[in-house]
Amino acid sequence: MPGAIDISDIVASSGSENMLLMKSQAKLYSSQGVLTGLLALYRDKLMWSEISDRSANMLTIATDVMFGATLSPPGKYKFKSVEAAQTLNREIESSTHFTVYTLTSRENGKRPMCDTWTFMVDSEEESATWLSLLRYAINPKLSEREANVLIFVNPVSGKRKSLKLFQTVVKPILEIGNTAYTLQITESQGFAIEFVKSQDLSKYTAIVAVSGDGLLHEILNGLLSRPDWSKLRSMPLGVIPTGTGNGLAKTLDCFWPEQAAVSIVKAQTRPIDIMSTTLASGYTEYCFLSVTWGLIADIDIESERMRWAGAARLDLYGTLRLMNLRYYGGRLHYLPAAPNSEADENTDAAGSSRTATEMLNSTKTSSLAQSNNQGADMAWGLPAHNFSSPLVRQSPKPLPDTTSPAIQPAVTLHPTLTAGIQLPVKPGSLSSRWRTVEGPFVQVIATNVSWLSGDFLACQKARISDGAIDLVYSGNASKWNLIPYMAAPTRDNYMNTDDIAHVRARAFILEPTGLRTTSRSKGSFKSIQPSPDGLPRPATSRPLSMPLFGSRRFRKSRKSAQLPFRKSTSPQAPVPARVRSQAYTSYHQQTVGQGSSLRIQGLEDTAQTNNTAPQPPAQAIFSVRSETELAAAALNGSGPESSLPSAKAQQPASPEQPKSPISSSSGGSSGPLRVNKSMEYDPPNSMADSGSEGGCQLIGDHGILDLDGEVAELGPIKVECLPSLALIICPPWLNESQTSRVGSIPAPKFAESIRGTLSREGSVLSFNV
Ligand SMILES: Nc1ncnc2c1ncn2[C@@H]1O[C@H](COP(=O)(O)OP(=O)(O)OP(=O)(O)O)[C@@H](O)[C@H]1O
Repeated sequence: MPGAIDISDIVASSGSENMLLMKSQAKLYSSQGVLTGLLALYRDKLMWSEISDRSANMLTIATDVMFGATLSPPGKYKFKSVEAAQTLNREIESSTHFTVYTLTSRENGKRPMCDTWTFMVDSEEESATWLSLLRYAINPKLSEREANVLIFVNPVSGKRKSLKLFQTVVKPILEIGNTAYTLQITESQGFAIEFVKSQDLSKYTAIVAVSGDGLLHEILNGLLSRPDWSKLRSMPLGVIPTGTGNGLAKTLDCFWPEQAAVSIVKAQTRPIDIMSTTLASGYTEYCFLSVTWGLIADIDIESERMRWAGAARLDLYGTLRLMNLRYYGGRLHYLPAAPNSEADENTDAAGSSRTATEMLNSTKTSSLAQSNNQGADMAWGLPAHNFSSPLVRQSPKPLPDTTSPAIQPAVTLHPTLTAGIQLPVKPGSLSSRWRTVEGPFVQVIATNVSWLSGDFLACQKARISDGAIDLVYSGNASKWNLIPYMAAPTRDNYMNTDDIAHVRARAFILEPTGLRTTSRSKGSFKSIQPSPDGLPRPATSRPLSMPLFGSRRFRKSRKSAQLPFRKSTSPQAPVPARVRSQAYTSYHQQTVGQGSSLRIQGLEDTAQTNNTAPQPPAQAIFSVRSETELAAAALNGSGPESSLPSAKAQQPASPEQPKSPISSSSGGSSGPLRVNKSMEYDPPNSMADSGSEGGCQLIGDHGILDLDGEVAELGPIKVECLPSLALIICPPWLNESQTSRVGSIPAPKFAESIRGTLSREGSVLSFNV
């Protein structure tokens, strides 16, 4: 009987890619009409061949691009002939039809296209078998365990369209793809991290963020701060891009929400390296994207005030910053992931220090050798990372020092993972395997991904799971030379030229020392100091006060309103400062509960700039105290400063300290030029009224100041690569072209159903009437 299933065609798993799972005679309903032919499902493709007396049409659909199969009606078709529509309506009443859904990419980054292909077979039983086989072909893992994806939606990402996109694009795809989910709409900044930290996650098969990269960053950090983090390493993480930058999604070729949703249905994963980023205070965060210093960080952070311009803010502000280029003094120490080249190795004495320009010249010839030597880490004697050992350690328990007696592990304030590289506390104690590049720098980009945002290809060679951090830095480049680089769609052409260097590293330390806004060769570096008042100021009004260091994934909410800080008039007692010669900024975040008032105390460094040599500014120390604590302190007669560590509190203030124009008071101090300050934050009434939580940033007692975009901490930043630490959901077509996976049917004339016999010769199927 035509169309009968020969169950022997359903072959059990044989390991063969092209294994034939099922074939039937079937009618295809398309906009051209109803065509009859033979349908065959292989592991990697669905083939349908139509034979009529006039033409033979062939349709091939790769299982990669299929994301669902249903028995439900196919939806609205625009049939060319009334006859075809009538036939369809008649036949569709029976449940012998099924629909296959596909998503195919289009050229030039156009929105991918969703198509439906409806087939009809002879019996209900047969169509049910088709359905289960098609679902198996779409996601073989689905049968192993029912999906239950935890989905966070950040309603304020990007242009605030996440919820709408979820409802209109993502939800239908998940439903068609038979993927169950649990929805959590984030209520505030920090919501996801708290949820992930505290909830039982065993019932979820994956965690997905419908957001930009920032929310995924929260989720990752929440997971890695759990005591059972090692079990959760295999929890797949995904992102459906609805944010501003969407660098990870772009790197994964999932830039459209529908593409990302399809890859979640298909649940295909690959490992991703994570960067562990440790501040001088020991505070550690993990990021999967990039850490930037200088130009790119400036653009990223300072353009926050132009959010109204959407993604164009980066271009607009980028042009502005490029025209007023800043040069940052500092040193970049890095542990190479692979030897640069023989020549480089011979001439580059261990631990030697070279200028950025000299390094640029040497790396020009070495990048090829480097790329050919990927994975040669052990040649440098690095201990292999071992994630099977208990890696969660609490401060201040040190890890054994394996690289140099002089090197001490950083004291951490929260559990730290390490790949086994001991990052020195003092860059002077670097082991011989480290290399140093002397500034000045225009920028340093440390990236794990190729795309930092949808339109910024930072490093084409970067791979998310190669165990290395790609460092791209510009030394003393002029703005004229950087213009073509910044404007180029593919920046790799400029790598290892006189202006842009690229090296691969396992770990690096950035040691900022100063900032110069004048021309690249003239003028000395101004010493770096935190913003005197900790308040955001327009870039034009604070060109020298705040170096900007931004980890794109050390991301706070940009959506919270400008925080209404105000100066306190209460005098503050002097607080000592640890003297450091470096500063950088980064992000940290915490939410202040509804109706609470947060008082922020800080010690600022107001060291005078020196025209001849960089001056070491003092370490900024900040603390957060609740109103209750402050009230208790007031009752006890102790000032707000009394809660600060006693060693710090004993330090007398410098009498020479100049008054900050903004700070409320200045105490005497023997240390270099310090001013205390106090500010208060009252959540806007609207937040308290609405019952939502106000987004206020933490002023941590570990020296990070983050006030709506401005963050300061003094000291070097240390970053190491934790290879293959997490799993990321990625599309199956990641390294392949998704186009031409669906062969289009040439517009046929509406054909009557024709029945015949099928024969097959090699890969050629023929149908004889
Ligand atoms: N309901 C909320 N209100 C305010 N902020 C939120 C809320 N939910 C999440 N956030 C914060 O918003 C921050 C930024 O979000 P997200 O990364 O999704 O968007 P984006 O910044 O526009 O995109 P990208 O990071 O790709 O540039 C996150 O750090 C997160 O903590």
